[in-house]
Amino acid sequence: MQSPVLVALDYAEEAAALALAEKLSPDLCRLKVGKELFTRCGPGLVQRLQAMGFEIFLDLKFHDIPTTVAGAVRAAADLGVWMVNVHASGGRRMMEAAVAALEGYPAPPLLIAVTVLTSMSDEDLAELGYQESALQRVQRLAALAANSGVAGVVCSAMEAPALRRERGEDFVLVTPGIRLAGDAAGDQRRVVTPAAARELGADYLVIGRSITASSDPLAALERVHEEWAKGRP
Ligand SMILES: O=C(O)c1cc(=O)[nH]c(=O)n1[C@@H]1O[C@H](COP(=O)(O)O)[C@@H](O)[C@H]1O
Repeated sequence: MQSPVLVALDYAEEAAALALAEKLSPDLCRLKVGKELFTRCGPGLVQRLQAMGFEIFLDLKFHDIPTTVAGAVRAAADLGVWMVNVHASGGRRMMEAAVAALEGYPAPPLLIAVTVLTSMSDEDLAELGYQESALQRVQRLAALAANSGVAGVVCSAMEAPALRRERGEDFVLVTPGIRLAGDAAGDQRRVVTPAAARELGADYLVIGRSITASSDPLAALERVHEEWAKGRP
């Protein structure tokens, strides 16, 4: 496996995203381009980051009718991204359409389904009318994703042990809500350190502000790697 660290480029301007990328290295991380940056800068920025040697996680969390999501996933594959995601709550037919859309690509992106956002707590879910805890809902959505042919899920590392047990070693677990010790959680609710995430069974860490808000992003990235190494089971 190449670097397990996926750095979230949550910026409003291309220049800021490129400046951060210049400070990092494709040997140490992959880059995540999400809704804000992609809406502002589009595929051109993804291509510029790829030209710098970075593999890209296109985090647009597609959630729509099956035909629309299939087309969006194909567009991501045509852009040559390494990972793309959809919302598991779009349901089985939507996820199956996304899987089918990638058939025939020689090197398709890893297709991942978002379960319960790491910014959500059990109380937030109750307010939406769900009777389940975050863990139970993640387990339900991960099972549906796996049965729909999706390679893995986005979840909090808190749910990783249960998913590893239930879904096996090959099911990919991508875990945001990661903070270096001492950093503010901000809007995140289910938060874990890099070492704990690895111990709990994560395959990939998504980490934004602990690196991007640091005065020395490369040093912060190196600290994430040191912590990840400590968490080796
Ligand atoms: O799909 C994601 O990447 C994602 C899913 C999720 O449940 N929670 C979550 O925080 N993310 C993303 O992960 C990143 C976390 O950023 P920080 O909270 O700054 O580390 C953001 O870019 C989010 O969009």
